[in-house]
Amino acid sequence: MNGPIASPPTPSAGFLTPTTPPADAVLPPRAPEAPAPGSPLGSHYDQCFGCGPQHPQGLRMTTTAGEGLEVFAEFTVQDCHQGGPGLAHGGLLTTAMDETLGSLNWLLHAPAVTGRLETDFVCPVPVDSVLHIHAWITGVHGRKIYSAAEGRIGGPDGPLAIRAQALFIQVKLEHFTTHGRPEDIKKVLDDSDLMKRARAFEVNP
Ligand SMILES: CCCCCCCC(=O)SCCNC(=O)CCNC(=O)[C@H](O)C(C)(C)COP(=O)(O)OP(=O)(O)OC[C@H]1O[C@@H](n2cnc3c(N)ncnc32)[C@H](O)[C@@H]1OP(=O)(O)O
Repeated sequence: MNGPIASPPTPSAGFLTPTTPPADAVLPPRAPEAPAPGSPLGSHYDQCFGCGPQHPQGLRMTTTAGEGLEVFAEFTVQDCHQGGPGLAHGGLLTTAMDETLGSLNWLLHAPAVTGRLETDFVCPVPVDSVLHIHAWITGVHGRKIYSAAEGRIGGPDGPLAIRAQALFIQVKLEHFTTHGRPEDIKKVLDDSDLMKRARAFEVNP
């Protein structure tokens, strides 16, 4: 007979996980180029499933810079986002959290990709709900950016539905040009507006 199975560590239970910043992580200042508090962040790529206005089935999320190292986003759950009848699919909720956590890149002015994302689903989210997501940086250690987020139903003080912790890793723009499908990379390179947006992020991590 098998023995008892230990519960997996979760952010909600306060366990240390790879998304917990180490003791010597820092909270850097906002980058001078970071969008002003209250300004909409716009889309980083018009075909992005999370924020792209041109993506036919995307989440079309809108995100706003907060005061410190934080952002606020909204995701309206639509019919096409169902998992159970009338309820949001958990994977799409995770995507919404990933997108919002990724938008913290704007505040540090450095491109970074998700290395690890941990999610707690606290309560079901009905279709037609607006999920209000608040994400913030919890620490930076070298190329590693630690962050956390909460999603609440109906308003910033609504019922807590989802919680996440993430580890993003700063990358050079070559990460995208080397690994992306060539025709999509070419489209970006050929579009001066998109290139301007990408260059705005260029750093040497
Ligand atoms: C505005 C933008 C919004 C964007 C929102 C959407 C964000 C996304 O969804 S991005 C897409 C999903 N993510 C990806 O495709 C990333 C795929 N993974 C990779 O490309 C690579 O594994 C990458 C870049 C994360 C790390 O590779 P690499 O640059 O070689 O770094 P590597 O040396 O392996 O790791 C760097 C450090 O991070 C740590 N690390 C990397 N991955 C993890 C992980 N999954 N868990 C824990 N630690 C990790 C390593 O242990 C290492 O730590 P240390 O410096 O202490 O030794």
